[in-house]
Amino acid sequence: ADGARVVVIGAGISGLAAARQLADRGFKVTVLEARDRIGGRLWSDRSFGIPLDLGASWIHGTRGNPVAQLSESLGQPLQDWNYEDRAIIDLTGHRGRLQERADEFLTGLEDFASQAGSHAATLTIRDAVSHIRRKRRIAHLSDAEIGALITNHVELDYAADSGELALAALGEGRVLGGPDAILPRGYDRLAHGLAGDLEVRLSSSVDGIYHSSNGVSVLVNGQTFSADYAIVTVPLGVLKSGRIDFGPPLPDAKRKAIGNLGMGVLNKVYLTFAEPFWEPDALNFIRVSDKPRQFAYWINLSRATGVPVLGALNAGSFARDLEAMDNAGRMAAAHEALRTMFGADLPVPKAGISSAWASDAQALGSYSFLAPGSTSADRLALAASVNDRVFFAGEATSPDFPATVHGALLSGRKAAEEVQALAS
Ligand SMILES: Cc1cc2nc3c(=O)[nH]c(=O)nc-3n(C[C@H](O)[C@H](O)[C@H](O)COP(=O)(O)OP(=O)(O)OC[C@H]3O[C@@H](n4cnc5c(N)ncnc54)[C@H](O)[C@@H]3O)c2cc1C
Repeated sequence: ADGARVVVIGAGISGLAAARQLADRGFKVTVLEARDRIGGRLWSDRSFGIPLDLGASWIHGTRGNPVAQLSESLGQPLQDWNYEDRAIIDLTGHRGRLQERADEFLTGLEDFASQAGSHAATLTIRDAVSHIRRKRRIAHLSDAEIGALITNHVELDYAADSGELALAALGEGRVLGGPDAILPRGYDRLAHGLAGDLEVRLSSSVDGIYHSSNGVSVLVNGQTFSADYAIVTVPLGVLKSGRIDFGPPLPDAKRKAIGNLGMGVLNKVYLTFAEPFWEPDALNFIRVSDKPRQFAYWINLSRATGVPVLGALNAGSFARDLEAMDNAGRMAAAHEALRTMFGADLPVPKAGISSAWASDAQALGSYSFLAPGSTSADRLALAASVNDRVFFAGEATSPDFPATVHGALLSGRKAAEEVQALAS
């Protein structure tokens, strides 16, 4: 590589994967990271003495998954996660029906999506649900049941309300086989393992990226940093905010893609207790209620951490509503939801923590989704390099595995390969 100099913007998994690969091949690599920590949307909080992941928790599909391979090479153990291992707590009086209905509902939705053809890009998932309800395909399901199915099978996956999601979001990307798994020692171990001895400058928020035929200048903390190539891995939310100045301005196709794609919100609230009051072996709890978006899905991390701890996942508009509260307010709301599930006389939690990804200035959301009018062509436009100087990576650039850790990791490696190809 003749010691070509590369600046990587962002020390999330995509930026670190790109930096690692280039450094290993003899490039001079500097990573500029705005936060005072690495990992980005891999963020394991240890304030209660156990790792609790406020960003990603799961490796989705461990078979052939580069994230599972990385975990293994770093000696990080995995724990399989079985979503079928669950208890459904139906507060609407139809105990046990939901399970049987899920397949019907999802098949109905998928059939409709495949018939919709090109309309799948402009219709929302909410439109599709009302359509199949009108056609009586799922007429026997109650509003609460449909709400629970949409939240648990769609909204929590894509981090957006069904009315924000293009129907095409359902079929986007590829799914890897094998069980899902969590990293009981914390997902951030992968970021630290990749970073190793890389030069990472923390608290270095990039304000401008300028390129010419000679190279790239990056404006950071009022100073200019020069390199031959830049790899930009900041989240889609940050690109949407326009906070980073690009000179020359980004090409139209890329600006359109940034506008078209949606940035979703998924937030977590964890509560720890002195003793478990739930079935200690059930991994997942589903709450079916007349407020289907609120606290519909809980995970039990007692087995993984050895501490009685439950976590709630909320997506879309309700995840945003929670961000308007402080941590104590979120804990109180979560505790109230648990009281509806496990009884009014629950012990108070010992402690709680929560995420607020939409208001996090270095993320401005959780992960990307296909909004009506966007297609995976937008992801390719986002991934495209500019004048062979400025390269792009990150989960939102991955048409195969958007919104995932492995998609981000692979996009970083791909950007590194593009730089290598030019410099060789
Ligand atoms: C709550 C939540 C749950 C999730 N669950 C899962 C899951 O279970 N499984 C899964 O596969 N995926 C999950 N994801 C998605 C996954 O976490 C992301 O796809 C992946 O971590 C993104 O990596 P990245 O490198 O693209 O971005 P990031 O990790 O966001 O890295 C980008 C980096 O850029 C930095 N940055 C931003 N602005 C600037 C600037 N101006 N200057 C310098 N640096 C800047 C940021 O601080 C950040 O460190 C989840 C995400 C969230 C938020």
